[in-house]
Amino acid sequence: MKEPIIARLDGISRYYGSGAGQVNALENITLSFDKGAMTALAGPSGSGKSTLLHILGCIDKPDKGTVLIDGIDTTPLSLEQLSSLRLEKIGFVFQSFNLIPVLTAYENVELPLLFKELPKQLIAEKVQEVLAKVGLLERKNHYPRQLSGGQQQRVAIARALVGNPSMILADEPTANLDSNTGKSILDLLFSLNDRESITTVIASHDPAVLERVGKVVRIRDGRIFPD
Ligand SMILES: Nc1ncnc2c1ncn2[C@@H]1O[C@H](COP(=O)(O)OP(=O)(O)OP(=O)(O)O)[C@@H](O)[C@H]1O
Repeated sequence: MKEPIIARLDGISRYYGSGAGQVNALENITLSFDKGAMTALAGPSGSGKSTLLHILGCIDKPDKGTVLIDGIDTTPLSLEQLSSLRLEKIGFVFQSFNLIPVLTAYENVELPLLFKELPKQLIAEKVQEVLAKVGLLERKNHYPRQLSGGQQQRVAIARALVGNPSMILADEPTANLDSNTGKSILDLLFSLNDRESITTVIASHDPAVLERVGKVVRIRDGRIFPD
């Protein structure tokens, strides 16, 4: 049986600027993401991968087209409603980890849950559970500067996981890591996808990513490029 679709982009275009300087970052993109699938968005620098990921993750809105997340049409939603939807359904992992330097690993992971009205005890259980999943429970009181790049990315993955998202979107998650560390981060994303069926979309031009994922969507100049 085919898996249900968790997200759908329909006729998406995104333009930056206007007039002669307008950049057509995405042009008429139609794509679906199956529940539980692992998909890579591949393409050279400037092809539109991050823009696509931001639109899929409701960080940005398209100029044309519709975005459906878990059956919800995001077109009429205000920025505030989009932000609640994001909190509820999407976890982000960035190339440069984006941890808050003055917060410990535990506090960085806890942060998204503080926007939800949850009992303190439940928050503590969830944070410890995801830190254990990424193998960093014993480093929970360390600050980002006291952690290696790979460990910081694990904290970022724990932060993305803590709200039980429907999808994890990772923008070049291995680009700032050496190849062994990058492989261990990929192993972690793959095992989460495998064990917990977390739908994962990775923007990357790393061949090590592309050869392992189930589906590669190739983008060039803002358009989907056939294989
Ligand atoms: N805020 C912005 N203002 C103007 N142009 C932008 C903006 N953000 C992106 N662009 C342009 O849109 C196009 C797509 O950019 P995007 O960052 O999505 O590409 P990318 O494939 O993720 O690149 P990279 O791999 O280098 O991160 C590029 O031409 C870029 O210069």
